[in-house]
Amino acid sequence: MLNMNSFNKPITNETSNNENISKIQGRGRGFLLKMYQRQSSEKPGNLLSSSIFLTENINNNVVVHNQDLFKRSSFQDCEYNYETPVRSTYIPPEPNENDKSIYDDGISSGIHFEKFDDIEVKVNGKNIPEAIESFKTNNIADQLMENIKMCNFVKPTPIQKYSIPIILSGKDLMATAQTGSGKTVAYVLPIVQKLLMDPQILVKDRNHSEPQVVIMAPTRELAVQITTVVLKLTRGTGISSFVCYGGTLVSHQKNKILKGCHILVATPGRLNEFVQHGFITFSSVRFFVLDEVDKMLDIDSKPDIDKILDHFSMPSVMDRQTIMLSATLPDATQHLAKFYLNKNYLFLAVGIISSASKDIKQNFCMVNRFNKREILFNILKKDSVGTIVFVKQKWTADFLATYLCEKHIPSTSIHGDRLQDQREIALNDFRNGKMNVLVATTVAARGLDIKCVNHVINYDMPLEIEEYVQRIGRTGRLGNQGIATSLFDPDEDYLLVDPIIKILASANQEIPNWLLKLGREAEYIDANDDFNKFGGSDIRILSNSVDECEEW
Ligand SMILES: Nc1ncnc2c1ncn2[C@@H]1O[C@H](COP(=O)(O)OP(=O)(O)OP(=O)(O)O)[C@@H](O)[C@H]1O
Repeated sequence: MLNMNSFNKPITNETSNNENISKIQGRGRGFLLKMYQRQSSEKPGNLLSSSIFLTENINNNVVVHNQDLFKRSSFQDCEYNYETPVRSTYIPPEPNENDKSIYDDGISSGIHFEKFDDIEVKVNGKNIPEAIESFKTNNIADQLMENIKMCNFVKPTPIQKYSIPIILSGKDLMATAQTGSGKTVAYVLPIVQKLLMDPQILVKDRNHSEPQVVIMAPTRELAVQITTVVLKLTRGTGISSFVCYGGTLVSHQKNKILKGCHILVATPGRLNEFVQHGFITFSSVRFFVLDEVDKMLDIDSKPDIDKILDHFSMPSVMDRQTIMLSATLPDATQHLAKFYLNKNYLFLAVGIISSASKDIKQNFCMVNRFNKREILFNILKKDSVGTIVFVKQKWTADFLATYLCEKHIPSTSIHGDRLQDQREIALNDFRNGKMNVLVATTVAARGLDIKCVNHVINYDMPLEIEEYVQRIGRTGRLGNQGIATSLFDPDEDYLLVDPIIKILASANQEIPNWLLKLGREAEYIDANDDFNKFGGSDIRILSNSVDECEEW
Protein backbone atom coordinates (compact mmCIF):
# COMPACT_ATOMS: atom_id res chain seq x y z
CA MET A 1 0.00 0.00 0.00
CA LEU A 2 1.30 3.40 -0.89
CA ASN A 3 1.84 5.99 1.74
CA MET A 4 2.54 9.53 0.60
CA ASN A 5 5.13 9.82 3.37
CA SER A 6 7.19 7.37 1.48
CA PHE A 7 7.66 10.01 -1.16
CA ASN A 8 9.45 12.22 1.29
CA LYS A 9 12.17 9.63 1.76
CA PRO A 10 15.41 10.14 -0.08
CA ILE A 11 15.20 8.88 -3.63
CA THR A 12 17.95 6.33 -3.10
CA ASN A 13 16.06 4.61 -0.27
CA GLU A 14 12.86 4.58 -2.26
CA THR A 15 14.39 2.79 -5.15
CA SER A 16 17.10 0.78 -3.62
CA ASN A 17 15.73 -2.49 -4.97
CA ASN A 18 15.31 -1.18 -8.43
CA GLU A 19 17.74 -2.09 -11.12
CA ASN A 20 16.92 1.17 -12.87
CA ILE A 21 18.17 3.16 -9.94
CA SER A 22 20.73 5.08 -11.92
CA LYS A 23 18.06 6.18 -14.36
CA ILE A 24 15.74 7.67 -11.83
CA GLN A 25 18.12 9.48 -9.54
CA GLY A 26 17.10 13.08 -9.37
CA ARG A 27 13.51 12.40 -10.38
CA GLY A 28 10.58 13.77 -8.41
CA ARG A 29 7.75 12.11 -6.57
CA GLY A 30 5.46 12.06 -9.59
CA PHE A 31 7.96 9.95 -11.42
CA LEU A 32 8.56 7.72 -8.44
CA LEU A 33 4.86 7.31 -7.97
CA LYS A 34 4.60 5.85 -11.43
CA MET A 35 7.63 3.65 -10.98
CA TYR A 36 6.10 2.39 -7.79
CA GLN A 37 2.85 1.73 -9.58
CA ARG A 38 4.61 -0.22 -12.26
CA GLN A 39 6.36 -2.37 -9.71
CA SER A 40 3.25 -2.81 -7.60
CA SER A 41 1.01 -3.62 -10.52
CA GLU A 42 3.30 -6.44 -11.51
CA LYS A 43 2.60 -8.11 -8.16
CA PRO A 44 -0.87 -9.66 -7.95
CA GLY A 45 -2.98 -8.27 -5.15
CA ASN A 46 -0.81 -5.24 -4.79
CA LEU A 47 -2.65 -2.95 -7.14
CA LEU A 48 -2.36 0.70 -6.39
CA SER A 49 -5.79 2.24 -6.42
CA SER A 50 -6.88 5.83 -6.38
CA SER A 51 -9.10 5.15 -3.41
CA ILE A 52 -6.11 4.12 -1.29
CA PHE A 53 -4.45 7.32 -2.23
CA LEU A 54 -7.64 9.19 -1.52
CA THR A 55 -8.40 7.81 1.92
CA GLU A 56 -4.91 7.82 3.25
CA ASN A 57 -3.59 11.05 2.00
CA ILE A 58 -6.13 13.61 1.07
CA ASN A 59 -8.67 15.25 3.29
CA ASN A 60 -12.22 14.81 2.17
CA ASN A 61 -12.68 18.40 1.09
CA VAL A 62 -9.87 18.29 -1.42
CA VAL A 63 -10.41 17.16 -4.98
CA VAL A 64 -8.09 14.35 -5.84
CA HIS A 65 -5.80 14.85 -8.73
CA ASN A 66 -5.38 12.27 -11.46
CA GLN A 67 -7.07 9.29 -9.93
CA ASP A 68 -6.70 7.74 -13.32
CA LEU A 69 -2.96 8.14 -13.21
CA PHE A 70 -2.82 5.25 -10.84
CA LYS A 71 -4.68 3.01 -13.22
CA ARG A 72 -2.52 3.79 -16.18
CA SER A 73 0.10 1.46 -17.40
CA SER A 74 1.97 3.55 -19.92
CA PHE A 75 4.28 6.28 -18.87
CA GLN A 76 6.78 7.97 -21.08
CA ASP A 77 8.88 10.94 -20.18
CA CYS A 78 11.60 12.08 -22.53
CA GLU A 79 14.04 9.23 -22.77
CA TYR A 80 11.96 6.96 -20.55
CA ASN A 81 9.68 4.98 -22.76
CA TYR A 82 8.74 1.89 -20.91
CA GLU A 83 5.78 0.62 -22.82
CA THR A 84 4.25 1.11 -26.20
CA PRO A 85 1.10 3.18 -25.73
CA VAL A 86 -2.09 1.20 -26.11
CA ARG A 87 -4.35 2.03 -29.07
CA SER A 88 -6.97 4.41 -27.81
CA THR A 89 -10.59 3.36 -27.49
CA TYR A 90 -11.84 6.82 -26.58
CA ILE A 91 -14.88 8.10 -28.46
CA PRO A 92 -15.23 11.84 -27.89
CA PRO A 93 -18.70 13.22 -27.18
CA GLU A 94 -20.62 14.22 -30.32
CA PRO A 95 -21.50 17.88 -30.67
CA ASN A 96 -25.25 18.36 -30.78
CA GLU A 97 -26.21 20.70 -33.62
CA ASN A 98 -29.17 22.04 -31.68
CA ASP A 99 -27.16 22.68 -28.54
CA LYS A 100 -26.99 26.45 -28.28
CA SER A 101 -24.85 26.26 -25.14
CA ILE A 102 -21.75 26.16 -27.36
CA TYR A 103 -22.30 29.89 -27.81
CA ASP A 104 -21.74 30.44 -24.07
CA ASP A 105 -18.08 29.49 -23.96
CA GLY A 106 -16.55 32.48 -25.80
CA ILE A 107 -14.68 35.15 -23.89
CA SER A 108 -16.54 38.46 -23.50
CA SER A 109 -14.65 41.50 -24.67
CA GLY A 110 -12.87 43.37 -21.89
CA ILE A 111 -12.35 47.01 -20.98
CA HIS A 112 -9.48 47.42 -23.45
CA PHE A 113 -11.34 45.92 -26.43
CA GLU A 114 -11.84 49.37 -27.97
CA LYS A 115 -8.09 50.01 -27.73
CA PHE A 116 -7.55 47.24 -30.28
CA ASP A 117 -8.42 49.82 -32.92
CA ASP A 118 -5.38 51.91 -31.97
CA ILE A 119 -2.97 49.10 -32.84
CA GLU A 120 -0.98 49.73 -36.00
CA VAL A 121 -1.86 47.41 -38.89
CA LYS A 122 0.40 46.66 -41.84
CA VAL A 123 -0.65 44.86 -44.99
CA ASN A 124 1.95 44.08 -47.65
CA GLY A 125 1.36 42.84 -51.16
CA LYS A 126 -0.47 43.74 -54.34
CA ASN A 127 -4.15 44.61 -54.79
CA ILE A 128 -5.06 44.83 -51.14
CA PRO A 129 -8.81 44.88 -50.64
CA GLU A 130 -10.29 47.55 -48.41
CA ALA A 131 -10.79 46.70 -44.75
CA ILE A 132 -14.33 46.36 -43.41
CA GLU A 133 -15.68 48.21 -40.38
CA SER A 134 -18.67 45.98 -39.71
CA PHE A 135 -19.72 42.36 -40.21
CA LYS A 136 -22.76 43.64 -42.11
CA THR A 137 -20.75 44.37 -45.25
CA ASN A 138 -19.54 42.04 -48.01
CA ASN A 139 -22.98 40.49 -48.47
CA ILE A 140 -22.48 38.13 -45.56
CA ALA A 141 -25.15 35.40 -45.80
CA ASP A 142 -28.19 35.85 -43.55
CA GLN A 143 -27.67 32.62 -41.62
CA LEU A 144 -24.01 33.45 -41.08
CA MET A 145 -25.01 36.90 -39.84
CA GLU A 146 -27.48 35.23 -37.50
CA ASN A 147 -24.69 33.01 -36.16
CA ILE A 148 -22.39 36.01 -35.65
CA LYS A 149 -25.15 37.56 -33.53
CA MET A 150 -25.49 34.32 -31.54
CA CYS A 151 -21.75 34.60 -30.80
CA ASN A 152 -22.31 38.16 -29.52
CA PHE A 153 -19.76 39.61 -31.91
CA VAL A 154 -20.73 43.25 -32.31
CA LYS A 155 -17.86 44.41 -34.48
CA PRO A 156 -14.84 42.77 -36.08
CA THR A 157 -11.47 42.86 -34.33
CA PRO A 158 -8.62 44.49 -36.33
CA ILE A 159 -7.33 41.17 -37.72
CA GLN A 160 -10.88 40.33 -38.84
CA LYS A 161 -11.40 43.74 -40.48
CA TYR A 162 -8.52 42.98 -42.83
CA SER A 163 -8.52 39.20 -43.16
CA ILE A 164 -12.21 38.87 -44.05
CA PRO A 165 -12.02 40.93 -47.27
CA ILE A 166 -8.59 39.48 -48.12
CA ILE A 167 -9.81 35.88 -47.91
CA LEU A 168 -13.08 36.74 -49.67
CA SER A 169 -11.02 38.24 -52.52
CA GLY A 170 -9.38 34.85 -53.05
CA LYS A 171 -5.86 35.82 -51.94
CA ASP A 172 -3.47 33.70 -49.92
CA LEU A 173 -2.71 35.17 -46.53
CA MET A 174 -0.01 35.06 -43.91
CA ALA A 175 -1.27 36.88 -40.83
CA THR A 176 -0.19 37.67 -37.32
CA ALA A 177 -1.90 39.43 -34.43
CA GLN A 178 -1.54 39.23 -30.69
CA THR A 179 -2.91 36.32 -28.66
CA GLY A 180 -6.64 36.45 -27.96
CA SER A 181 -7.49 38.88 -30.76
CA GLY A 182 -9.92 36.68 -32.74
CA LYS A 183 -7.68 35.01 -35.33
CA THR A 184 -9.86 31.89 -35.54
CA VAL A 185 -12.98 33.79 -36.59
CA ALA A 186 -10.71 35.85 -38.88
CA TYR A 187 -10.33 32.85 -41.19
CA VAL A 188 -13.35 30.64 -40.38
CA LEU A 189 -15.91 33.35 -41.12
CA PRO A 190 -14.77 34.25 -44.68
CA ILE A 191 -14.22 30.58 -45.53
CA VAL A 192 -17.79 29.75 -44.49
CA GLN A 193 -19.06 32.73 -46.47
CA LYS A 194 -17.15 31.55 -49.56
CA LEU A 195 -18.52 28.02 -49.22
CA LEU A 196 -22.01 29.49 -49.03
CA MET A 197 -21.47 31.84 -51.99
CA ASP A 198 -20.08 29.12 -54.21
CA PRO A 199 -21.31 25.72 -53.01
CA GLN A 200 -19.72 22.66 -54.59
CA ILE A 201 -20.74 19.02 -54.46
CA LEU A 202 -19.26 17.08 -51.58
CA VAL A 203 -17.26 14.16 -52.97
CA LYS A 204 -17.31 10.93 -50.97
CA ASP A 205 -17.86 7.23 -51.45
CA ARG A 206 -17.70 4.09 -49.32
CA ASN A 207 -13.91 4.17 -49.23
CA HIS A 208 -12.85 7.77 -49.10
CA SER A 209 -13.97 11.34 -48.63
CA GLU A 210 -12.73 14.69 -49.91
CA PRO A 211 -13.00 17.68 -47.59
CA GLN A 212 -13.17 21.11 -49.20
CA VAL A 213 -11.45 22.88 -46.33
CA VAL A 214 -8.57 21.49 -44.28
CA ILE A 215 -7.64 23.32 -41.09
CA MET A 216 -4.58 22.03 -39.28
CA ALA A 217 -3.74 22.71 -35.63
CA PRO A 218 -0.78 21.51 -33.56
CA THR A 219 -2.66 20.16 -30.55
CA ARG A 220 -5.77 18.05 -30.10
CA GLU A 221 -7.48 20.46 -27.73
CA LEU A 222 -6.91 23.35 -30.11
CA ALA A 223 -8.33 21.31 -32.99
CA VAL A 224 -11.45 20.62 -30.92
CA GLN A 225 -11.73 24.30 -30.01
CA ILE A 226 -11.43 25.39 -33.65
CA THR A 227 -14.17 22.90 -34.54
CA THR A 228 -16.43 24.54 -31.97
CA VAL A 229 -15.88 27.90 -33.67
CA VAL A 230 -16.67 26.26 -37.03
CA LEU A 231 -19.85 24.75 -35.55
CA LYS A 232 -20.93 28.11 -34.14
CA LEU A 233 -20.57 29.80 -37.51
CA THR A 234 -21.98 27.00 -39.69
CA ARG A 235 -25.12 26.24 -37.67
CA GLY A 236 -28.11 26.08 -39.98
CA THR A 237 -26.04 26.54 -43.15
CA GLY A 238 -25.82 22.89 -44.24
CA ILE A 239 -22.03 23.01 -44.08
CA SER A 240 -20.69 19.96 -42.30
CA SER A 241 -17.51 19.72 -40.29
CA PHE A 242 -15.50 17.09 -38.49
CA VAL A 243 -12.44 17.02 -36.25
CA CYS A 244 -9.92 14.21 -36.45
CA TYR A 245 -7.24 13.97 -33.82
CA GLY A 246 -5.09 11.44 -32.04
CA GLY A 247 -5.92 9.67 -28.80
CA THR A 248 -9.37 8.70 -30.07
CA LEU A 249 -10.76 5.48 -31.51
CA VAL A 250 -9.54 5.28 -35.12
CA SER A 251 -12.43 3.16 -36.44
CA HIS A 252 -14.99 5.59 -35.03
CA GLN A 253 -13.28 8.57 -36.68
CA LYS A 254 -12.86 6.66 -39.91
CA ASN A 255 -16.59 5.92 -40.10
CA LYS A 256 -17.40 9.55 -39.44
CA ILE A 257 -14.95 10.77 -42.05
CA LEU A 258 -16.33 8.44 -44.69
CA LYS A 259 -19.70 10.15 -44.25
CA GLY A 260 -18.04 13.23 -45.76
CA CYS A 261 -17.56 16.78 -44.48
CA HIS A 262 -16.94 20.18 -46.01
CA ILE A 263 -14.58 21.36 -43.27
CA LEU A 264 -12.06 19.00 -41.72
CA VAL A 265 -10.10 20.19 -38.69
CA ALA A 266 -7.17 17.92 -37.89
CA THR A 267 -3.93 17.37 -36.07
CA PRO A 268 -1.08 16.27 -38.37
CA GLY A 269 -0.45 12.72 -37.08
CA ARG A 270 -4.02 11.44 -37.30
CA LEU A 271 -4.69 13.16 -40.61
CA ASN A 272 -1.63 11.52 -42.15
CA GLU A 273 -2.77 8.17 -40.85
CA PHE A 274 -6.10 8.55 -42.68
CA VAL A 275 -4.40 9.86 -45.79
CA GLN A 276 -1.99 6.91 -45.89
CA HIS A 277 -4.92 4.52 -45.74
CA GLY A 278 -6.63 6.42 -48.54
CA PHE A 279 -9.65 7.37 -46.42
CA ILE A 280 -9.02 11.04 -47.15
CA THR A 281 -7.81 12.59 -50.37
CA PHE A 282 -7.44 16.27 -51.10
CA SER A 283 -8.69 16.65 -54.68
CA SER A 284 -11.62 18.83 -53.52
CA VAL A 285 -9.56 21.08 -51.25
CA ARG A 286 -10.31 24.76 -51.81
CA PHE A 287 -8.86 26.16 -48.58
CA PHE A 288 -5.87 24.96 -46.60
CA VAL A 289 -5.23 26.61 -43.23
CA LEU A 290 -2.24 26.26 -40.93
CA ASP A 291 -3.17 27.69 -37.54
CA GLU A 292 -0.18 28.33 -35.24
CA VAL A 293 1.93 28.19 -38.38
CA ASP A 294 5.28 28.66 -36.58
CA LYS A 295 4.59 25.55 -34.54
CA MET A 296 3.28 23.62 -37.55
CA LEU A 297 6.44 24.28 -39.50
CA ASP A 298 8.92 23.62 -36.71
CA ILE A 299 11.35 20.76 -36.95
CA ASP A 300 8.96 18.24 -35.35
CA SER A 301 5.81 18.98 -37.33
CA LYS A 302 7.10 20.09 -40.74
CA PRO A 303 7.64 16.54 -42.09
CA ASP A 304 3.96 15.77 -41.39
CA ILE A 305 2.82 18.98 -43.07
CA ASP A 306 5.07 18.25 -46.05
CA LYS A 307 3.53 14.81 -46.45
CA ILE A 308 0.07 16.38 -46.61
CA LEU A 309 0.99 19.23 -48.93
CA ASP A 310 3.08 16.98 -51.19
CA HIS A 311 0.30 14.41 -51.45
CA PHE A 312 -0.51 13.64 -55.09
CA SER A 313 -4.12 14.69 -54.64
CA MET A 314 -3.40 18.08 -53.04
CA PRO A 315 -4.18 20.94 -55.46
CA SER A 316 -1.22 23.18 -56.28
CA VAL A 317 -0.81 26.59 -54.60
CA MET A 318 -2.48 28.16 -57.65
CA ASP A 319 -5.56 25.94 -57.29
CA ARG A 320 -6.20 26.31 -53.58
CA GLN A 321 -6.27 29.19 -51.14
CA THR A 322 -3.71 28.89 -48.37
CA ILE A 323 -3.98 30.76 -45.09
CA MET A 324 -1.43 30.80 -42.28
CA LEU A 325 -1.69 32.50 -38.94
CA SER A 326 0.02 32.80 -35.59
CA ALA A 327 0.57 35.31 -32.81
CA THR A 328 4.28 34.55 -33.12
CA LEU A 329 5.84 34.61 -36.54
CA PRO A 330 9.63 34.45 -36.61
CA ASP A 331 11.40 35.25 -39.89
CA ALA A 332 12.50 31.60 -40.13
CA THR A 333 8.84 30.52 -40.29
CA GLN A 334 8.10 33.07 -42.98
CA HIS A 335 11.02 31.79 -45.06
CA LEU A 336 9.65 28.25 -44.85
CA ALA A 337 6.00 29.19 -45.22
CA LYS A 338 6.37 31.17 -48.43
CA PHE A 339 6.96 27.92 -50.36
CA TYR A 340 3.44 26.79 -49.50
CA LEU A 341 1.81 30.05 -50.53
CA ASN A 342 0.94 31.63 -53.82
CA LYS A 343 3.79 34.07 -54.49
CA ASN A 344 1.41 37.03 -54.43
CA TYR A 345 0.21 36.29 -50.93
CA LEU A 346 -0.69 39.16 -48.65
CA PHE A 347 1.10 39.67 -45.37
CA LEU A 348 -1.00 41.09 -42.56
CA ALA A 349 0.47 42.15 -39.22
CA VAL A 350 -1.58 43.68 -36.43
CA GLY A 351 0.80 45.27 -33.92
CA ILE A 352 4.42 44.33 -33.34
CA ILE A 353 5.10 40.84 -34.68
CA SER A 354 5.53 38.19 -31.97
CA SER A 355 4.96 40.69 -29.16
CA ALA A 356 2.99 40.03 -25.98
CA SER A 357 -0.41 41.59 -25.38
CA LYS A 358 -0.18 44.83 -23.40
CA ASP A 359 -3.17 43.69 -21.35
CA ILE A 360 -1.02 41.13 -19.56
CA LYS A 361 0.87 42.36 -16.51
CA GLN A 362 4.15 40.45 -16.67
CA ASN A 363 5.83 39.80 -13.31
CA PHE A 364 9.19 38.14 -12.84
CA CYS A 365 10.52 36.47 -9.76
CA MET A 366 14.16 35.35 -9.47
CA VAL A 367 14.25 31.79 -8.10
CA ASN A 368 16.54 28.82 -7.82
CA ARG A 369 15.64 25.19 -8.26
CA PHE A 370 15.37 24.65 -4.50
CA ASN A 371 12.92 27.41 -3.55
CA LYS A 372 10.64 27.32 -6.60
CA ARG A 373 7.98 25.05 -5.20
CA GLU A 374 7.58 27.06 -2.01
CA ILE A 375 7.36 30.29 -4.01
CA LEU A 376 4.67 28.74 -6.20
CA PHE A 377 2.69 27.67 -3.17
CA ASN A 378 3.01 31.14 -1.59
CA ILE A 379 1.62 32.71 -4.75
CA LEU A 380 -1.24 30.23 -5.04
CA LYS A 381 -2.29 30.20 -1.41
CA LYS A 382 -3.31 33.87 -1.78
CA ASP A 383 -5.45 33.25 -4.86
CA SER A 384 -5.42 30.22 -7.09
CA VAL A 385 -8.69 30.49 -9.03
CA GLY A 386 -8.20 30.35 -12.78
CA THR A 387 -4.45 29.74 -12.79
CA ILE A 388 -2.48 27.81 -15.39
CA VAL A 389 0.95 26.70 -14.19
CA PHE A 390 3.31 25.81 -17.01
CA VAL A 391 6.08 23.29 -16.49
CA LYS A 392 8.70 21.75 -18.74
CA GLN A 393 8.19 18.07 -18.09
CA LYS A 394 5.21 15.78 -17.91
CA TRP A 395 6.11 14.24 -14.59
CA THR A 396 6.50 17.69 -13.04
CA ALA A 397 2.93 18.47 -14.14
CA ASP A 398 1.58 15.42 -12.30
CA PHE A 399 3.84 15.93 -9.34
CA LEU A 400 2.90 19.60 -8.86
CA ALA A 401 -0.82 18.94 -9.32
CA THR A 402 -0.65 16.23 -6.67
CA TYR A 403 1.40 18.46 -4.36
CA LEU A 404 -1.09 21.34 -4.73
CA CYS A 405 -4.01 19.00 -4.01
CA GLU A 406 -2.25 17.92 -0.85
CA LYS A 407 -2.06 21.60 0.04
CA HIS A 408 -5.83 21.89 -0.49
CA ILE A 409 -5.63 23.72 -3.79
CA PRO A 410 -7.85 21.81 -6.26
CA SER A 411 -5.60 21.12 -9.22
CA THR A 412 -5.37 18.91 -12.25
CA SER A 413 -2.86 18.37 -15.02
CA ILE A 414 -2.69 18.15 -18.78
CA HIS A 415 0.21 16.75 -20.75
CA GLY A 416 1.03 14.42 -23.61
CA ASP A 417 1.19 11.25 -21.54
CA ARG A 418 -2.35 11.51 -20.23
CA LEU A 419 -4.98 9.60 -22.15
CA GLN A 420 -7.14 11.80 -24.34
CA ASP A 421 -10.29 11.43 -22.25
CA GLN A 422 -8.25 12.37 -19.17
CA ARG A 423 -6.89 15.43 -20.99
CA GLU A 424 -10.37 16.52 -21.95
CA ILE A 425 -11.74 15.92 -18.44
CA ALA A 426 -8.86 17.92 -16.95
CA LEU A 427 -9.50 20.81 -19.32
CA ASN A 428 -13.25 20.75 -18.68
CA ASP A 429 -12.77 20.58 -14.92
CA PHE A 430 -10.58 23.66 -15.16
CA ARG A 431 -12.90 25.43 -17.61
CA ASN A 432 -15.95 24.98 -15.42
CA GLY A 433 -14.18 25.93 -12.20
CA LYS A 434 -14.12 22.51 -10.54
CA MET A 435 -10.35 22.82 -10.45
CA ASN A 436 -8.62 26.09 -9.57
CA VAL A 437 -5.30 25.21 -11.13
CA LEU A 438 -4.33 23.51 -14.37
CA VAL A 439 -0.72 22.37 -14.38
CA ALA A 440 0.28 22.01 -18.00
CA THR A 441 3.15 21.27 -20.31
CA THR A 442 3.55 22.87 -23.70
CA VAL A 443 0.41 21.09 -24.99
CA ALA A 444 -1.68 23.87 -23.46
CA ALA A 445 0.60 26.74 -24.47
CA ARG A 446 -1.04 27.64 -27.74
CA GLY A 447 -4.45 28.71 -28.87
CA LEU A 448 -6.55 27.61 -25.91
CA ASP A 449 -9.25 30.15 -25.24
CA ILE A 450 -10.54 29.66 -21.71
CA LYS A 451 -12.76 32.26 -20.08
CA CYS A 452 -11.61 31.94 -16.52
CA VAL A 453 -7.83 32.27 -16.87
CA ASN A 454 -6.76 35.14 -14.59
CA HIS A 455 -3.19 34.14 -14.02
CA VAL A 456 -0.49 32.26 -15.91
CA ILE A 457 2.53 31.08 -13.94
CA ASN A 458 5.69 29.88 -15.63
CA TYR A 459 6.98 27.46 -13.00
CA ASP A 460 9.61 26.44 -15.54
CA MET A 461 10.48 28.95 -18.21
CA PRO A 462 10.05 27.73 -21.78
CA LEU A 463 13.06 27.25 -24.02
CA GLU A 464 11.92 29.72 -26.65
CA ILE A 465 10.57 33.23 -26.45
CA GLU A 466 7.71 32.44 -28.83
CA GLU A 467 6.43 29.88 -26.39
CA TYR A 468 6.66 32.43 -23.58
CA VAL A 469 4.45 34.82 -25.57
CA GLN A 470 1.98 32.04 -26.37
CA ARG A 471 1.83 30.72 -22.80
CA ILE A 472 1.16 34.10 -21.17
CA GLY A 473 -1.37 34.76 -23.94
CA ARG A 474 -3.76 32.28 -22.30
CA THR A 475 -4.72 35.24 -20.10
CA GLY A 476 -5.36 38.90 -20.96
CA ARG A 477 -7.45 38.00 -24.01
CA LEU A 478 -9.83 40.14 -26.05
CA GLY A 479 -9.13 43.34 -24.10
CA ASN A 480 -9.42 41.69 -20.67
CA GLN A 481 -6.62 42.13 -18.17
CA GLY A 482 -4.49 39.22 -17.01
CA ILE A 483 -1.40 38.52 -14.94
CA ALA A 484 1.61 36.40 -15.84
CA THR A 485 4.22 35.47 -13.25
CA SER A 486 7.46 33.83 -14.33
CA LEU A 487 9.78 32.05 -11.95
CA PHE A 488 13.11 32.84 -13.54
CA ASP A 489 16.14 30.75 -12.62
CA PRO A 490 19.23 32.55 -14.00
CA ASP A 491 21.19 29.27 -14.04
CA GLU A 492 18.62 27.59 -16.26
CA ASP A 493 17.06 30.44 -18.19
CA TYR A 494 20.00 32.70 -19.06
CA LEU A 495 19.37 32.40 -22.81
CA LEU A 496 16.00 34.09 -22.37
CA VAL A 497 17.33 37.20 -20.63
CA ASP A 498 17.69 39.31 -23.76
CA PRO A 499 14.46 38.29 -25.53
CA ILE A 500 12.45 38.71 -22.31
CA ILE A 501 13.80 42.23 -21.81
CA LYS A 502 12.75 43.08 -25.36
CA ILE A 503 9.30 41.57 -24.91
CA LEU A 504 8.81 43.56 -21.69
CA ALA A 505 9.96 46.80 -23.34
CA SER A 506 7.74 46.32 -26.39
CA ALA A 507 4.73 45.78 -24.12
CA ASN A 508 5.59 48.90 -22.05
CA GLN A 509 6.16 46.78 -18.96
CA GLU A 510 8.53 47.45 -16.11
CA ILE A 511 11.82 45.57 -16.46
CA PRO A 512 13.15 44.35 -13.09
CA ASN A 513 16.62 45.76 -12.30
CA TRP A 514 18.00 42.29 -11.59
CA LEU A 515 16.97 41.17 -15.06
CA LEU A 516 18.63 44.19 -16.70
CA LYS A 517 21.73 43.54 -14.60
CA LEU A 518 21.79 39.90 -15.67
CA GLY A 519 21.56 41.01 -19.28
CA ARG A 520 24.43 43.44 -18.98
CA GLU A 521 26.61 41.02 -17.00
CA ALA A 522 26.22 38.44 -19.70
CA GLU A 523 26.83 41.16 -22.31
CA TYR A 524 23.59 40.23 -23.98
CA ILE A 525 22.52 43.81 -24.16
CA ASP A 526 24.30 46.93 -25.09
CA ALA A 527 23.90 49.95 -22.77
CA ASN A 528 22.54 51.84 -25.78
CA ASP A 529 20.30 49.06 -26.97
CA ASP A 530 16.97 50.33 -28.15
CA PHE A 531 14.65 47.70 -26.74
CA ASN A 532 11.70 49.15 -28.58
CA LYS A 533 13.13 47.95 -31.87
CA PHE A 534 11.63 44.55 -31.14
CA GLY A 535 9.62 42.61 -33.71
CA GLY A 536 9.95 41.37 -37.26
CA SER A 537 8.42 42.33 -40.59
CA ASP A 538 7.36 40.84 -43.89
CA ILE A 539 10.55 39.10 -45.05
CA ARG A 540 9.81 40.14 -48.65
CA ILE A 541 10.41 43.79 -47.76
CA LEU A 542 14.04 43.05 -46.88
CA SER A 543 14.59 41.36 -50.22
CA ASN A 544 12.56 44.02 -52.11
CA SER A 545 10.38 41.26 -53.51
CA VAL A 546 7.09 42.83 -52.53
CA ASP A 547 5.88 45.58 -54.81
CA GLU A 548 3.39 47.37 -52.69
CA CYS A 549 3.27 48.04 -49.02
CA GLU A 550 0.40 49.87 -47.46
CA GLU A 551 0.06 50.92 -43.89
CA TRP A 552 -3.06 51.86 -42.01
N1 LIG B 1 -15.40 40.17 -33.25
C1 LIG B 1 -15.38 39.63 -32.05
N2 LIG B 1 -16.05 40.23 -31.03
C2 LIG B 1 -16.03 39.69 -29.79
N3 LIG B 1 -15.38 38.55 -29.47
C3 LIG B 1 -14.70 37.92 -30.45
C4 LIG B 1 -14.67 38.42 -31.78
N4 LIG B 1 -13.92 37.59 -32.53
C5 LIG B 1 -13.51 36.60 -31.71
N5 LIG B 1 -13.97 36.80 -30.46
C6 LIG B 1 -13.68 35.97 -29.27
O1 LIG B 1 -12.32 36.22 -28.94
C7 LIG B 1 -11.78 35.12 -28.23
C8 LIG B 1 -10.37 34.85 -28.71
O2 LIG B 1 -10.39 34.40 -30.05
P1 LIG B 1 -9.31 33.40 -30.63
O3 LIG B 1 -9.17 32.22 -29.74
O4 LIG B 1 -9.65 33.17 -32.05
O5 LIG B 1 -8.00 34.29 -30.51
P2 LIG B 1 -6.59 34.08 -31.20
O6 LIG B 1 -6.18 35.41 -31.72
O7 LIG B 1 -6.64 32.96 -32.16
O8 LIG B 1 -5.69 33.71 -29.95
P3 LIG B 1 -4.36 32.80 -29.90
O9 LIG B 1 -3.28 33.54 -30.64
O10 LIG B 1 -4.08 32.67 -28.45
O11 LIG B 1 -4.69 31.50 -30.57
C9 LIG B 1 -12.75 33.98 -28.45
O12 LIG B 1 -13.43 33.71 -27.23
C10 LIG B 1 -13.71 34.47 -29.51
O13 LIG B 1 -15.00 33.96 -29.34
